[in-house]
Amino acid sequence: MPTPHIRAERGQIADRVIMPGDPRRAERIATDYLEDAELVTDVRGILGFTGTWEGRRVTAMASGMGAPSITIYATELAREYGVRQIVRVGTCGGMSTDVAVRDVIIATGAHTDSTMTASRIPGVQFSHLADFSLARAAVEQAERMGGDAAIHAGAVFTSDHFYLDRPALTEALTAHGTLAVEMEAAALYAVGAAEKVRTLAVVTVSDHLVTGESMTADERETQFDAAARIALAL
Ligand SMILES: O=P(O)(O)O[C@H]1O[C@H](CO)[C@@H](O)[C@H]1O
Ligand SMILES: O=c1cc[nH]c(=O)[nH]1
Repeated sequence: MPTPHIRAERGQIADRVIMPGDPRRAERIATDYLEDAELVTDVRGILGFTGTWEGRRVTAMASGMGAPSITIYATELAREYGVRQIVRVGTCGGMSTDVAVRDVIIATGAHTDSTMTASRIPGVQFSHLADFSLARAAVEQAERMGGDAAIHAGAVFTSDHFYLDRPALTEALTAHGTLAVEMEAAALYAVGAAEKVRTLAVVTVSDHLVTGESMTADERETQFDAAARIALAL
């Protein structure tokens, strides 16, 4: 097995990867969108499938939840499998009242309370940025697609916490333009910078910290069509 966490042989993973947090969403992307999808890894239940989308080879593989988990998978994909592009397709909690449940956010940057980047470059407040050409292409693709989902481009907050109520932090971050909270984008962007991989997160708002609006667990698994179609087109 080439890595401790990925069972695929070299060559079984495409050079571009669509990466949801949830393994069942990876499976759904493979089933609903990819042609000739083949399961290439299932270590620890983190499923990865390789197939084609509109004639181009692509792998849909889960990241698990949180900065450490996506850092492991993204690093191994870059170093051991030659992956050059990773697009996270995730869910997030709306923070700004400019966004609503079911909206899609193209995360051009990610603030974080995770210490993972701080320990890469001690003493520096690193800027976690999406690859510019990918972000631009994602916005253009969203404009071409049209459709019902409102699309936003801007900063998200990558948190180590799912269950920690911090209304003052939410208020301060939204006052500084932050749209939503999720748990992986900043770590993915740090791997992108370190490993010279193009990275982007396209996240669907599944619940809202301020309005209290929320999707059901089933909707969280299924309501990501716009984000998936944007990511697959890149
Ligand atoms: O739906 P995914 O992609 O897992 O993303 C969000 O959902 C998880 C928390 O429920 C975290 O991973 C967060 O980033
Ligand atoms: O990380 C996440 C994802 C969805 N909703 C949240 O509040 N946080």
